[in-house]
Amino acid sequence: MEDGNCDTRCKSPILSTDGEESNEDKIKERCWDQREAVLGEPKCVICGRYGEYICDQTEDDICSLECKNTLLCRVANSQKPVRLPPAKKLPATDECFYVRDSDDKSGSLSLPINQAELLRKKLEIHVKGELTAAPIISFSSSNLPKKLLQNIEAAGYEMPTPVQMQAIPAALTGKSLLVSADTGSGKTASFLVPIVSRCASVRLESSTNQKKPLAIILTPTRELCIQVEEHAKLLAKGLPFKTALVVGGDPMAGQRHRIEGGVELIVGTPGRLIDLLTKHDIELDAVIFFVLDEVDSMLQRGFRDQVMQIFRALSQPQALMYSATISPEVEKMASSMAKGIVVISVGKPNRPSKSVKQLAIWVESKHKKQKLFDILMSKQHFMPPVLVYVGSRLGADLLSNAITVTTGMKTLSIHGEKSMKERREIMRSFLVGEIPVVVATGVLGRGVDLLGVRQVIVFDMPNSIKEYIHQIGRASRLGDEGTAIVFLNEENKNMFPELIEILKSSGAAVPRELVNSRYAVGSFSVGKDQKKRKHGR
Ligand SMILES: Nc1ncnc2c1ncn2[C@@H]1O[C@H](COP(=O)(O)OP(=O)(O)OP(=O)(O)O)[C@@H](O)[C@H]1O
Repeated sequence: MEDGNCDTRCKSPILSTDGEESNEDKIKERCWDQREAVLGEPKCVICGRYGEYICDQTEDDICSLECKNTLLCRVANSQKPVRLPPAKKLPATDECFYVRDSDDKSGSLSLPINQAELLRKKLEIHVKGELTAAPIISFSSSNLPKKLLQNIEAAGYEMPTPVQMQAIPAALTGKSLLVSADTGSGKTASFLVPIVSRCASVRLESSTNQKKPLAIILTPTRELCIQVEEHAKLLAKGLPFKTALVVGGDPMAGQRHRIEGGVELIVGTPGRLIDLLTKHDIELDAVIFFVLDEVDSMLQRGFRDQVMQIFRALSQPQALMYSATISPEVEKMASSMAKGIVVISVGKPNRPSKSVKQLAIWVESKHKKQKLFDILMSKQHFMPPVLVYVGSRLGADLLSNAITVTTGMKTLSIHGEKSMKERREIMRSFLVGEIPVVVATGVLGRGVDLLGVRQVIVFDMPNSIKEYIHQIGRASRLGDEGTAIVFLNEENKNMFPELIEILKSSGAAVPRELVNSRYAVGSFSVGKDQKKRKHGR
């Protein structure tokens, strides 16, 4: 549906704010023309009456033109900064970026084999498995729909990032992929671009009116689902490509209604999608793409059974699996899910982004709060907006209150016990700069693109080094420099060997207490100091 129109999910085909569309007489003009919603029906996001229509620009449920206008005003006034980021310039440091394209028979442009190899080597792109697709050096070399190219340009993406260079053409060949690349390196668009391109083409070529979902993207958190869906909408603007967000906390009736009205993409968390599948008849037999974002987290115990249940309901879709951290075990599981999977990795796997400067500080537990207050009140060290990670929901609430009381700064907490509405509002005010500090649990640990955040404080070390890599990754997007301050003490002893390895390989200083700890021994990359200690025994 084009801009300015409002798509309806049931009866009235078009709703327009300017009233020029032919079916305008069927559309409720004013909010009070609309009836109240009965149980299970979608509700207008503005007034709560029956949400008979879907707003084409925000994809929200609305009851009338009046509420659409109110909604669009609100979006214009408040939500702009939460949308996709402005253009980010990629560092054009490599002469390979300027290698000229050459034509191939398919209409897309690809590099000759030797140049493709050279480019992969220079950008540290590693490919395992059978893959004919060479990396692309511009989005226009991939034979994408014109509208999609315009949307990519409008998002400010001048050239593909290394992971996009290889993953986009690879996904377009129909291969299943397991992809790993640094946090903040543009992985999301590297699966969304091929999905939007392919699904829009399928719809345009289809002769039926049936609009069963063509792609499913699963992520571990609601926040990440919301962002991925927003990103998809932006890339798909003006194309026959509708999305449905399927996450807990939002009413299920509206989500079901939306899917039944016809969508191309479902973005969701596994639990809610299973709820929908088991309670209602949602047909997934047309799904051609199955994406697991943050695949290592999605295939962990807790999620794995639900993910597999959904996967089994599909008929052998192309699987695209992504994360900044991938273990051999995940690789094995991924390979068993899809035949002929191609493994693409960019840079060194399971490493923190080089753009995040890590500052590890040894602080005893009882002094952690004071240390945090000192940092937040220091002109030199405090770089808002700041994200503080803690280990529990209660801890998040208590610490955010303590920060407000001690420093006078408005601080909020975000965790899984808060309602979707609250979480959305906190995210919005954090990203527009209304709140300088947010204290979060792991719900904000992975995948979320926190524009403007350049400082992360890991107050409580997470349970695994992988989660740590994801958490500190929030401090940098696409090569912008960020800082992660990490509090450590003997309570984190289980992670000392890995942590020393990570800090050393990133060029970060290792606190003396950590090096000298008896729990540091066993590090798989034993440093000189530790070797001496070992021999000295
Ligand atoms: N080609 C591009 N040019 C400029 N900006 C881009 C490009 N591709 C993506 N971006 C922007 O880079 C930022 C990081 O991208 P994204 O969130 O997809 O990273 P990611 O690799 O998924 O990170 P994480 O592992 O933390 O989830 C986003 O703000 C995105 O809009």
